[in-house]
This record gives sequence, C-alpha cells and structure tokens, in this order.
Amino acid sequence: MSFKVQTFNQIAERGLNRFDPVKYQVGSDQVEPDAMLLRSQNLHDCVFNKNLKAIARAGAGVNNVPVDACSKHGIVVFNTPGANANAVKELVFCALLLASRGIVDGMRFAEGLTDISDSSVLAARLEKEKKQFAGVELYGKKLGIVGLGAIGSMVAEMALALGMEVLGFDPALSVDAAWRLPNQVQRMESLQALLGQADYVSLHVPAIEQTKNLINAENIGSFKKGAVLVNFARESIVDPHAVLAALNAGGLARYVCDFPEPEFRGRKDILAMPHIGASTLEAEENCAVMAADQLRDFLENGNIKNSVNFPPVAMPRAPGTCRLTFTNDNVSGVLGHVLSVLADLQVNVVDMMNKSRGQLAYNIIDMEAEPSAELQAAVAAVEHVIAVRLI
Ligand SMILES: NC(=O)C1=CN([C@@H]2O[C@H](COP(=O)(O)OP(=O)(O)OC[C@H]3O[C@@H](n4cnc5c(N)ncnc54)[C@H](O)[C@@H]3O)[C@@H](O)[C@H]2O)C=CC1
Ligand SMILES: O=C(O)CCC(=O)C(=O)O
Repeated sequence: MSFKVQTFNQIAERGLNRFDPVKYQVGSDQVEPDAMLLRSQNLHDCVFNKNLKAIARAGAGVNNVPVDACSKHGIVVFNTPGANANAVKELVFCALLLASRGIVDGMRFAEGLTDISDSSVLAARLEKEKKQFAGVELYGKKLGIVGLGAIGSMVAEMALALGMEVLGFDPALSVDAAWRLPNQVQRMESLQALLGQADYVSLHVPAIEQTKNLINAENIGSFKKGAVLVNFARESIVDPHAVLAALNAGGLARYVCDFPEPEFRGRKDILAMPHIGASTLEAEENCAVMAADQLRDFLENGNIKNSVNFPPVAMPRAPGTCRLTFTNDNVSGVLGHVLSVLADLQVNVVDMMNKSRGQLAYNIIDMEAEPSAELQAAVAAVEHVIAVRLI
C-alpha cells in the first residue's frame, strides 16, 4: 500500500518526517494525491482529483477549505485542535501590552534620535520626552473574550493570572471546553453585554457564516469608550470600516490584529501583524505532527480523529483481516444493504463500526478473507454510498 500526499505552504519538517518514505510520496509536486496537507492555502477554487480521500489543515481554522464540497465527495477534512493555541495566547498577551503601553511609539522615537551621538544628551532627551509614552496597566482591567475554545480558554487563564477580570461569551461552548474554562470567568449572556463592560475585547471565534462581521457598524458603538479590540481570529470577523470609524470618532482606542488592510497603514492606533499568531517553531511542529499522524491513521487504517466533517471513528484491526471502509448519505438502510452485498459475495464480517455526523455516515468493516475483485465496485454501486476503500 502506498500513498501520495501533496503539501502546500511551509509544513514543519518534524511533521513531514512522520511519513515513512517506503509507504509515502510527499511533496508540493505530487499529482493526483490521496491526501493534501496544508496551512492557510486557499482551496476554494481547487478542482479535486477523484483519488483525493482527505485534507489535513495543520492549524485550527478551516475557512480556507471548501468543507461542504468535500463532504459531498466523501473527502475527510481534518484540523489540529489546540495545537497552536499557546502560540496565539502568547501573542494576544503581547497585543494587550502593545495596546496599553507606549512600546512601539517609544521605541520608534528612541530609534529616530539619530542626530544625538552623546549618550548623556540622549538619556536627558529620553527622560524629558518619555511621558508621551506612558500607558496603563492590565491589572484590574476587564478583558472580554468572545469564543472560549482552545485559544479563548488559554487567554482567559493568562488574563486571570495577570490580575484581570475576565468576561466570556460563547453561545456554542462545548462540554469539553466548558470543563477547561477557569471558573472565575464571568459568563455574559450576549455579545452586547460583553462589549458594554470590557476594557479589552479579544476575538477567538471561527470564520463561519454566523461570525462574518461579528463586530460591525451596528454594535461598534456598544464598546466602552477607549476600549481596545484584539483580533487574532480572522479578518472576516471584523468590519474594518466600522473599526476605522470608531477609532476616528474616539470610541475605540486601538485595534490590534493579525490581518493588515491597506487602510490601516500609517495609523498609530492600529497594530497589524502579518498573520503570525501561529508562527512559532513549537506551534508549527505541533500542528504538522498532529496533522500528519491523523492522515496516516486514516490512510492506513481508516480511523478518523479531529475531523471537522466526519464523526470520530477508531477500530483496532482484527489480525489477519481485510478492512473495508465506506461513506454514505446518512439515510436508513444503507449499512444493511452493504452487508447483504457482502453476504451475497460470501464475505464473513469479523468486526464493524458505524458512526454518523450530520448528513454523513462512515463505516469500518473488517472481513475475514481477502475479498474478490468485484466487492469494492459492488459496494460503491449501493444507493447513497459516496466513497469506498479497501485497506
Ligand atoms: N492568527 C492565527 O494564526 C490563528 C488564528 N486562529 C483562529 O482562531 C479561531 C479559534 O481557534 P480555537 O480557539 O483553536 O478554536 P476552537 O474551535 O477551539 O474555539 C472556537 C470557539 O468559538 C466559539 N464560537 C463559535 N461561534 C461563536 C459565536 N458566534 N460567538 C461566540 N463564540 C463562538 C465555539 O463555540 C468555540 O468554543 C480559529 O477558528 C482560527 O480562525 C487559530 C489559530 C491561529
Ligand atoms: O498556519 C498558520 O500560520 C495560520 C494558523 C491559523 O490561522 C489557524 O490555525 O487557524
């Protein structure tokens, strides 16, 4: 059994090394791949080959992947939950400080005093001017966190440790995420309520239809006067024109984000970084290793972990068996129909698992003997079956 994995973007070597070169051909030049491994590459206009079985996003956000189209073709989409959360949390800490203290302007000022060559003259000048760069402390201030998943919960912990009060809003909070959350986080019933109380607002929601322009011209007026908005989630979550208007009117004090826009250039009240929230050695390695391991287990065993469109499924392989996996529309009768096809072909089933998620169902069946050549085609011909593999 051998597989081709096409890579996009800079994938950490430690992740690429997880693929055994005897079984895998891996690289950006692979054609008709079994799987794709990527970071922020936009796949929305990509025409998928018929052989493509899986896409792994080495990261959290999957807005660059056409997940619905993948589901229709039975392509499993993976991400790596939490693998880069610490990197983002640390940059949010930096963003809060950059927004609160005269760090950037003060450093630029000091660097710009190139006409002064005497250090005592320089020290006297800096001492005289430094009041322009005074700021405020984070201690005792209120941080509102929108989205309390992997990153939001880490940001909450960090802010509490800094002595901040933490308000949280997440109407879709999972049970696992709720368990992770420090109990000092004050639950807000609405975004509006959070915006009205927070000195700093940090966004940690996915870029989906429901979060498009979550911060917009209608609600930007609800921020406390002089509040700071921090966006290390995605550009689509914040309407930049609403932010510019609020900054110009003095409602918002600063916007710190990972998503520069042409209109942001030259403004002292906007600090925009080039999407580097997850750009640390550690996060890049964590994401690449997790994505590669998930792909391998799926390609070699049909197991699914951390998919955004398929259910989690893992079944130990019964020794000496051959494995059939298939994806079908989540309607009744399909599994029974497939089992009757197997019975007609005199195939003995040793173990099986069937799980569903939304419109899709996924099945693993271990069979006693190597099946005849016609089995895969016979299963693929069953109504509502979308994709079939023999592993
Ligand atoms: N700047 C960067 O380099 C990075 C950016 N990100 C972005 O951050 C986002 C969040 O990442 P994680 O925390 O790892 O994801 P996560 O899936 O663990 O958490 C997202 C949370 O947002 C909540 N949520 C969804 N819709 C909401 C809404 N309308 N209002 C409030 N909460 C809502 C969910 O219930 C969930 O708890 C990613 O989807 C990605 O877009 C993630 C990693 C790196
Ligand atoms: O791979 C990257 O650098 C971006 C990470 C990111 O935005 C994400 O994980 O959602």
